[in-house]
Amino acid sequence: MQKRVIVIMGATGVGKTSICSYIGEKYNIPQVITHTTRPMRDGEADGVDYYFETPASFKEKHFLESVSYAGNSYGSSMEGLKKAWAKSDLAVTVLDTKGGITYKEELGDQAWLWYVTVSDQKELVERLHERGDGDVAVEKRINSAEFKRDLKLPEELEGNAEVLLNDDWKSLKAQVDGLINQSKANARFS
Ligand SMILES: Nc1ncnc2c1ncn2[C@@H]1O[C@H](COP(=O)(O)OP(=O)(O)OP(=O)(O)O)[C@@H](O)[C@H]1O
Ligand SMILES: Nc1nc2c(ncn2[C@@H]2O[C@H](COP(=O)(O)O)[C@@H](O)[C@H]2O)c(=O)[nH]1
Repeated sequence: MQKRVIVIMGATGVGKTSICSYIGEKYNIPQVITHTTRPMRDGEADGVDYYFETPASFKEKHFLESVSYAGNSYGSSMEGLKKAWAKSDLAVTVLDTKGGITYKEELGDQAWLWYVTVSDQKELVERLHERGDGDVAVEKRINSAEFKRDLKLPEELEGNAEVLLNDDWKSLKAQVDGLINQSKANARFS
């Protein structure tokens, strides 16, 4: 079977990480762990949620792509992707839309793009506060150019991405289950 990676994108707070955990637990799909210089949040662990880097250690890595997001650096490597593919033909990662565009260019059909959205953007700020993000961090993030950009699927990805609506967790899970089960059925008949 062709190896593929689900690339989950969308604005901050739409639920990308929650979806990644859900499909990891329910379908045993391994997560590609990426690298960041941002401070760890409560409950996060190094090597599990991210490889947490200093600016100096970040610079030493060889990335497939790297971006700046709300003042911090993020990067993903081919090595990380291959590690996940060694466990399963289908892996999952969480990227901003700029990273999604690079994955599409570099990996073609091996990048299965999922773009997550909500009907009411005000909901996102509430979710960040509920997650425990401090006021300063939330303000910085929602005022960033990257946040505003990721509120919309980029033109380059139009027609190339699955669009999921996460207004309600139960309905979101049904959309995710539908996509995964359809992909399993396609794999059986290919
Ligand atoms: N449908 C939903 N209804 C209510 N809360 C939700 C829903 N989906 C996710 N959440 C909650 O919203 C918060 C943000 O979710 P999550 O961390 O998955 O978002 P994210 O897109 O990964 O954000 P970021 O890009 O900032 O890391 C979490 O506390 C999560 O539990
Ligand atoms: N292009 C990349 N984007 C990445 C990578 N790792 C995470 N991300 C995205 O950054 C923002 C902020 O993440 P957060 O954990 O601080 O909320 C979010 O959109 C992630 O999807 C990466 O390696 N490359």
